[in-house]
Formats: sequence, C-alpha cells, structure tokens
Amino acid sequence: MARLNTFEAVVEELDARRSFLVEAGAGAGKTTDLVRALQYLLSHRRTDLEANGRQIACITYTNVAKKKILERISADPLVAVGTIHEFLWSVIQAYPRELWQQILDYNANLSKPEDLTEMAAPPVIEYSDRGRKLSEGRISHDDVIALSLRLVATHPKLIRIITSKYPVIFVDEYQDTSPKTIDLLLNHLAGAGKEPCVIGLFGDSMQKIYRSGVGAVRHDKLTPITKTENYRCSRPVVDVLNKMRLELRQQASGNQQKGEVHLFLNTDVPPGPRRLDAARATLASRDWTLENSKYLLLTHRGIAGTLEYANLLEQYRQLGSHGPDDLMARNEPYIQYLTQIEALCAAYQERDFVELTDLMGQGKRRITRHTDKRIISKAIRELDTVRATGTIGDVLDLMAGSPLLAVPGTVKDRERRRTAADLDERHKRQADFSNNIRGVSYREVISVTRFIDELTPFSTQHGVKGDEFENVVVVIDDSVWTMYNIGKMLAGTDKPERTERSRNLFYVCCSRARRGLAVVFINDLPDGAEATARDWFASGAVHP
Ligand SMILES: Nc1ncnc2c1ncn2[C@@H]1O[C@H](COP(=O)(O)OP(=O)(O)OP(=O)(O)O)[C@@H](O)[C@H]1O
Repeated sequence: MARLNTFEAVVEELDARRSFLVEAGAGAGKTTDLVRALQYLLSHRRTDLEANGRQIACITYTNVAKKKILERISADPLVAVGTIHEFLWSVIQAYPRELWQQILDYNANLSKPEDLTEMAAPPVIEYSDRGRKLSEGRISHDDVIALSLRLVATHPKLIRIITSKYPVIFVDEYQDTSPKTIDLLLNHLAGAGKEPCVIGLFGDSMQKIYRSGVGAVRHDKLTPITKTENYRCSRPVVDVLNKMRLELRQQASGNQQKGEVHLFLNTDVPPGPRRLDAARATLASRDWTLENSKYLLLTHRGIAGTLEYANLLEQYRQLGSHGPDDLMARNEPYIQYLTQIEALCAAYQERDFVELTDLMGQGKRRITRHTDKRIISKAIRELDTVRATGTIGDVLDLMAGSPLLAVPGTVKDRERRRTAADLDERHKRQADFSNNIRGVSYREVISVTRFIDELTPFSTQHGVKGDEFENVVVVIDDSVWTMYNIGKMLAGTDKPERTERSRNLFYVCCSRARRGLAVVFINDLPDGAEATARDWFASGAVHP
C-alpha cells in the first residue's frame, strides 16, 4: 500500500478517534495540515457539532498563527481558536464553587500563601493578565493551568463535560506547551468521553525557544506522524537547516524559488553596528531591500544607540545581568505597564476599538457610552502629547489620574516605595531604578516597544514563529544576552541547556526564509565557532 501523506494519515487518526502527534521540521506544512484537518472536520462533522453545541478547540500561541488559522477557516464559529488559557478558562469559570475550593488548597501550597481565612464569602473569580491576588479572586496565567489540572483530577465529571463540548482538541506549536498542559491533555482528556476525545499535536521539538515549553513529547496514546518535506525554504536554505540538524534531513519540495545564503563575519570592519552596515551594503547590491527582507535582531546593545533606547536599556542593565532580557521579554512591572500603554495608543491610532476596549477592560474600565468615547479621545490626545515630548515619569504621572488604564498594583507599590525611607538593600535598588527610569525620555519606550514587537522573535504577541518572509537577515550580537549565545553554541563550549535554546532560536530564525538567508555576526566569534559556521553555510557565500 502506498505511504499515506501527512494529511491522509491525520484523517485516518481522526476517523478512528485516536490521538496523534505531527512532528516535522520547519516549513514542512504542519500548520497547513492542521488547517486542512479543521476543514475536513468542518465538512464531515458539521451536523453533529451544530446539533450538540460542540466545537473543535484549536490552541495557538501567537496572534500571527491565530489570525492565519481563522482566515483560512473563514472564522467558522464551530472552531474555538485561542490560547490554552482562554480555552481552559472558558471551561472552568463555570464552576466557581469547585474552583474556590481548589484555590484554597492551592494557596496553602504556594511558597507565599495569602491569608484567605478571614474572608466572609468567596470572591468573584477572574483570570487576569495583571497577576495573582487570590483574596480579590484574581488568578494568573499559570494558575489557570494548575487549577484546571487540579479540577479535572478531583472532578471526573468535568472531563466528561470538556470532552463532550470539545471532541477534538488541536495544539499548534505543541513544543511550547507547558508540561502541566500536556499532562492535562494526554493523561486526562485524550481518549476520554463517549466518543473518545482526540488530541492532535502539531509542532517541532526543535522549535522550542521558551524555557517553559515541554519540547519533545512521547506518549503511548499518540500515533506519531512525521514528514521530511520543506515546502517553504529554497534549496540552499534547506542545506543550512540540514547541517544544523543532522538527525532530520529535509528535502526542498514544491516550487521554491532559487535561493541564496550568506554568512557575514566582516572581520575587516570594527565590531559593532558597522559590521551590519557593511552587510547591508552587500545585500543591497543584490537587491535585498527593506521591503523584501525581514531583519531578526538577536542583539540589542550595539544597535540600541541607533534605535534610540540606549538609556532605558542602561537602566535595566543596572538591575543585574537578567535586566536586558527582562526588558525584552517584558518581564518587569514597569515595562509591562508601559507596553500596555503603547498597545492602547496603537489600538486607538488604528481605530481598533475592540482591542481598545479589551485593553481597557484589563483595567476594569469599559467603553459604554458616547460620552465615554469623548473622554477617552481627550485622554489619549493628552497622553500623545506627553509621550512625544515628556519623560517616562511625566507619562506615569499623567496615567495615575487618567481614565484609560488602571495602574497595576505592582507598579503602584514601586511608585510608593520610591520616596520611602529605611528600605532594605533590595528595595533600595528597586527605588533607585524607579527614580532613574522616570528621568528617561518616553520616546525610548516607543522605540523599544517597536523593536520588541516588530524586530525580535521574542515577543509572544508578534513572534516570527510560524511566519515566513522572502529574505531573512539574522543579526547576532552575543555580548548582552544571558538566555542565548549563538557563538558559544557554534563553538560547542556552552552549557547544554543554553546550547539547545540557542540552537533552537537560531533554527527558528533561519528557517523563516523563503528565498534568501543572511546571518550577520556583529562581534568577533569565539574560538572554534567559525569553523562550524562555515560548515553550516557551505551552501552559500562566506564574507570573511
Ligand atoms: N503540501 C504543500 N504543497 C505546497 N506548499 C505547501 C504545502 N504545505 C505547506 N506549503 C507551504 O509551505 C509553507 C510552510 O507551511 P507551514 O507554515 O504550514 O509549515 P510549518 O510546518 O507549520 O512551518 P514552521 O514549523 O516552520 O512554522 C507555506 O508557505 C505553505 O503555504
């Protein structure tokens, strides 16, 4: 019998109601297969889904993927596309009593439990991006998953309810799913219910770039489906990917364009941004333009000056070696809040009132009446003026009395402590940081958020994962990151965990290229790295 193609193999599993895992390299068409599987289910099971109020759940991690999937299924309401948190929350919020019982028990096991004993009645529970405050009924992202797992473990009825509402659950980019979620999906939901619930995982263990992801998954309930095609990348790019990943040999399949690959070391130019300028000049002479090329910057210090957020970055460096990473990952209260302010202004500028209401809803203020709209327009106009000319402190002061967004508790705490006396050393350092960033021009926040959103693969909102571009230029400066070090990875001298993270990130970036790939190192490589880099880029031009 002829070997089934991936889609046919997936259909066979769906019809037999068995769970499966599609594992394949970059550009193999996993997302395409996922969409085709959704279309198949919509055409073959529509009557059943509609008659019984059921939906297919499709879990994604990035907005790019969510938009792409929704577009391709014409936003059919029989498919619930969203994050794992949205999906789980939509289920567990219907059980507030049981949830509160679990919260009490969960709280007792936390390293810093809250005192919930004095509460007269359980609060209304809400799931929020603003972090956990159990006494006010607020649970965080991570809590949603942990509590869901506890709920299904203690209330088997809930498993029946979930599996009957969602007879099929797909996960795109499964490698970024947390181990707890995988536990929930495979050990509790897969195969459960009258019509066994099917879990379909689609992804690539080597594209795991977040620390919290599960990576490779093997489970006896999953039928493995693998493929070795690469429909996206040109042949020379596939050659680079195959060098990076000896255990998976991909073939360039389909009608790819002829491609080109470049490795820029440019050691005759002083280290720093000038090496990038030199590479850009060479690429420009080969018709690589800003329109047909995407720059992925695995760097920020060297280029920060030209991108105009050097002072802000410097303040985060003062916080310690993780400071710059925290800034980029928005893993610090001020930058989290400032990013929200930026998102709000962007939504207003784009007249995206759904997004605007959503963002304001996080601050518990909703747009309801016409007069509210006038108040909001006025507040945003005032904010825009201060954003353009003021400091971060000016914007924070304005926002403290603004109807736009509630100031998060974490930022309020830090603002309060700024002027407090008798602080211990840690809080004193925090207070210095708060006072110092207040003095930085707010324009640097605008620059840094644009940089995070558009030019780096780190943002979960706009990450490049799952995306593809005609030409990709990967710019590497290892001198600041603590999470990744591409040079040491190439030299084989880094710790195994960071080597894996760096290799995966590099693989994800390089594999976004349809036609051309250029990798630019703006600093000297460590000993031993160049030979590997040259070997990997043997299919292209090396610019020494
Ligand atoms: N069977 C196919 N024939 C031709 N082109 C295809 C096929 N499947 C996918 N493609 C094209 O190949 C490219 C990559 O597909 P897709 O994004 O689905 O891959 P992926 O495996 O999800 O990639 P990644 O994991 O790298 O994000 C897309 O441009 C898609 O349109």
